[in-house]
Amino acid sequence: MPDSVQKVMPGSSDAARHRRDPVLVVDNLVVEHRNRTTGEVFRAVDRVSLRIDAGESVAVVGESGSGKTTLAMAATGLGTRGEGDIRLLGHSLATVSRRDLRRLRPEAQVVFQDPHGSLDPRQSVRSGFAELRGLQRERTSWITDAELLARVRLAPELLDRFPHQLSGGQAQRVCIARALLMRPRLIVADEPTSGLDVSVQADVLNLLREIRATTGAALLMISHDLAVVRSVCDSVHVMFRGRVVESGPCEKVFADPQDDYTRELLAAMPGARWRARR
Ligand SMILES: Nc1ncnc2c1ncn2[C@@H]1O[C@H](COP(=O)(O)OP(=O)(O)OP(=O)(O)O)[C@@H](O)[C@H]1O
Repeated sequence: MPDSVQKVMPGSSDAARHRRDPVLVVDNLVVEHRNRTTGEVFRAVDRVSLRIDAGESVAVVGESGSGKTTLAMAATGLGTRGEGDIRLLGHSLATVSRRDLRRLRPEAQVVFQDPHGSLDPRQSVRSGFAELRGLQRERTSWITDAELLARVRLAPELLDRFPHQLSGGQAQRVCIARALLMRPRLIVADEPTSGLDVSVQADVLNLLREIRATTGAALLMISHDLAVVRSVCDSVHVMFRGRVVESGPCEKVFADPQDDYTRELLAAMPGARWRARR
């Protein structure tokens, strides 16, 4: 196994050792889709570059349709790959061997917006974990099911529940636990709280923050909610029509936006209120 794909035990000193290694480097990525109505091809992601180091928390914000999810899926090798270079833990997704790709895949885990839609309705929490363990025996042997649930602040009794017996917040915690089981070096959270009651949104964000701190995993947060981004991320890329129009530390971009679109976004988004509170 290449050095860069070696294991990092959550909470271990390895987490600190890997800080500042690039986990994900996206260079000049272009992803095209075909418009379903007109049939025209358009650039959903247009020459986007970004880098996420170990332990870093980076946000991609923009209004609906700006290309955030397409970028995240391409960057983790799950969606249309497109053109340009994507390096996950130093391996170019364009040239990596199938064998190394199989080893790399678990290193990037995605948590989606709709937790119930992400879980198999016919599987209990326990059997869902068992299926993942069957796919990656060595990788997942570091923790028991009950300990895993404890990491996401869920009681062990929930192991025998089915998705429809879980609240939205509990289901999202199960999704996060499933990601955590793989000991990923990168967690992509695509609008992880958008589908949840306001009362549990903060808990889920706290959990993501905690996981990042204890495991050293990098976090790529996709969101349209600036308040969410502000509470979790160090830096932000603002996307507009497939392009990154502004990037920088959250504090700087939100307090002193340079791009007109960023300014509009700040004015239109509920999270913009935070500027007034400062
Ligand atoms: N598989 C696909 N085929 C065709 N068009 C697509 C496909 N996936 C996304 N699109 C289109 O590409 C554009 C970017 O979509 P994307 O989902 O990446 O944006 P987004 O910023 O994540 O938006 P949202 O927050 O609504 O998910 C949109 O116009 C969308 O309709």
